[in-house]
Amino acid sequence: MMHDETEIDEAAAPDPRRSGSWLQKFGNAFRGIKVAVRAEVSFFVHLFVTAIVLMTGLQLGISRLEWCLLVLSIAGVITAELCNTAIERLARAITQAEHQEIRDALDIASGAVLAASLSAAVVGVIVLGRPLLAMMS
Ligand SMILES: Nc1ncnc2c1ncn2[C@@H]1O[C@H](COP(=O)(O)OP(=O)(O)OP(=O)(O)O)[C@@H](O)[C@H]1O
Repeated sequence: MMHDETEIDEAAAPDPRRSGSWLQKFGNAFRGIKVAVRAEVSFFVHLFVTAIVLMTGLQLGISRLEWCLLVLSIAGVITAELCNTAIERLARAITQAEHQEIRDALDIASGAVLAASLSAAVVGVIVLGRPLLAMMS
């Protein structure tokens, strides 16, 4: 009898689009974060800056509200970078050819990362700048 590889593959790897449980949904989401972090060097830059900001916040003993502002800013940058990476993947899957609308979509997604990063930098300077200067002087 012929060996049907398609049937065996489907049984071994269930279709992820049919995943229904919350556990599977979380699993897919964490897998997405892992894929993006591994694929994009810029995530290491974001994580490095995040670590420095968190250590500085701990050192300076900032308030609860200031922690909230820093965490929201960091989350905004990481969220924008995840969306940007997802759009890049989709664009590559759709076509390798030059396309004006794909260019626009990719540039808009990069613009989202830039906007989130600039506003996070402003929040970081406002929250950490003065106490950091006071500590150093
Ligand atoms: N298929 C395409 N058609 C038209 N323009 C494209 C296309 N692919 C990429 N570009 C242009 O090239 C730029 C860089 O695209 P690319 O996906 O290589 O990003 P990247 O430089 O790897 O960015 P990142 O560092 O965020 O991964 C895009 O912002 C867009 O302007």
